[in-house]
Amino acid sequence: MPVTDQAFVTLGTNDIYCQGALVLGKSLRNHNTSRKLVVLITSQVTDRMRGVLEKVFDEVVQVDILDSADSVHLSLLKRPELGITFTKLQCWTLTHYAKCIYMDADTIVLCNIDELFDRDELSAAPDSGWPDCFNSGVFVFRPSLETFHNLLHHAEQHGSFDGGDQGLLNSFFNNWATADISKHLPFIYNLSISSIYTYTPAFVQFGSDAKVVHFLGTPKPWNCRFNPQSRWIIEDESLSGHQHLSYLALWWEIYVSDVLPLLAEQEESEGSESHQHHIGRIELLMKNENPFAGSQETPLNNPGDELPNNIAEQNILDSKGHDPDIQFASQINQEPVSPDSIQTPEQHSIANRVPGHDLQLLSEITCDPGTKEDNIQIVQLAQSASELSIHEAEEVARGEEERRKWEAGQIDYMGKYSFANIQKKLDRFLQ
Ligand SMILES: O=c1ccn([C@@H]2O[C@H](COP(=O)(O)OP(=O)(O)O[C@H]3O[C@H](CO)[C@@H](O)[C@H](O)[C@H]3O)[C@@H](O)[C@H]2O)c(=O)[nH]1
Ligand SMILES: [Mn+2]
Repeated sequence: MPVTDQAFVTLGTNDIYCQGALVLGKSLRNHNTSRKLVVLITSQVTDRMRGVLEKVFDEVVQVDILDSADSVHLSLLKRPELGITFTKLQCWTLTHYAKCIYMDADTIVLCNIDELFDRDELSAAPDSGWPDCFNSGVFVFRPSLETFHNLLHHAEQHGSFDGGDQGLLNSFFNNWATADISKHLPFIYNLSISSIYTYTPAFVQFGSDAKVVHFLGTPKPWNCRFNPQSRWIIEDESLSGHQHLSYLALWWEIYVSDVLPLLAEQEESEGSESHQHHIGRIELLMKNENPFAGSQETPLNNPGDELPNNIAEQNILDSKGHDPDIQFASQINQEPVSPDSIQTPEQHSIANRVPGHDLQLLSEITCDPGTKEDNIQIVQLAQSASELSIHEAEEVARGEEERRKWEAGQIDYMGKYSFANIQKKLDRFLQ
């Protein structure tokens, strides 16, 4: 039976974090939650992204960024870096719900966790860095304007010992560690991926019981590159030594199968006038090399072999669908372009081939969002790519400006296109 006075709540202050919120929302839906889903957003979130959020969440609630613009809480002015995560506190204003569970946009659920609604405020799991503190990425709370104002007052008086909401919430609910053991959520309700490598044996022993994965710290899943063919994360320096790649791959699986179709659908329903809006950017790279030969994609072996079976099985590598003849890179963005403009591999290789290498770096195809077929094509294209990555919308604008300059012969040979940078890029692709 649906429960209407309880909700899962998350926060996305911009389109990039909203992609995380969408994946979380879909993971909750996929595991048949009976509770409402709410996302808090700010005015920075584009209308187009709001449209997509509305397809997944029961409520999309716009809140203010708690920062210098908040005249009532001017003391926060001195700590502008607190603004964004303090925005989270506004979850206490959702007083039309009796009880809620807040979850960061960088979390996903692996199963139904509705039983958490049996707990009371403030229930949370220990932080892996300092277990006498709770992690504020997942917590049970009771919306109340009184609590909200007390929290703001506390922030004005004491600030936050870590500069974010977690420090503030821990000093506000300061008896969490000792008062009531039922408010200590088991760690499996907020498995921070860092604990996988700080205490691997415990992860091997208990990891298969995990219910919520939290991509705490960096990199976030949307900063990673994913190969939908191998269903695996493409590693770079920032990931070296990371042992949680199967969870990152799982995030991307949900993104490709459940979120990408919604993004494409939204483009279709809005038509081409709305192209000033961005939903981030989806960048697809296709290379004609074997996706595994010489790449840093690490199959599930050391220490992936140790990952819980339920996760490992979802990421068995195969090269199904890989076409060695395809050699072009593509990028889907907000530009309206007809399918006719999709360049053939030959055209691409002439325009973009790196001399001496059977590989080209990046070029662009865009799809006309006007018809259903084209949008199906966007999703199919993404699924058949060898690399997906998400970038900030500003980068698109910057990229367009760069392309204009490039075409006008004003090439930044001293900066971005310096020999050292090009070599770095080549090394990344060729190793
Ligand atoms: O630009 C931003 C930054 C954050 N968020 C939201 O705020 C959450 C917290 O930020 P996150 O980047 O996930 O922080 P963590 O890496 O998880 O770091 C820790 O420290 C943060 C600050 O105290 C706490 O908010 C987190 O819960 C805690 O896990 C995100 O998940 C989003 O929901 C945004 O919407 N936009
Ligand atoms: Mn987080």
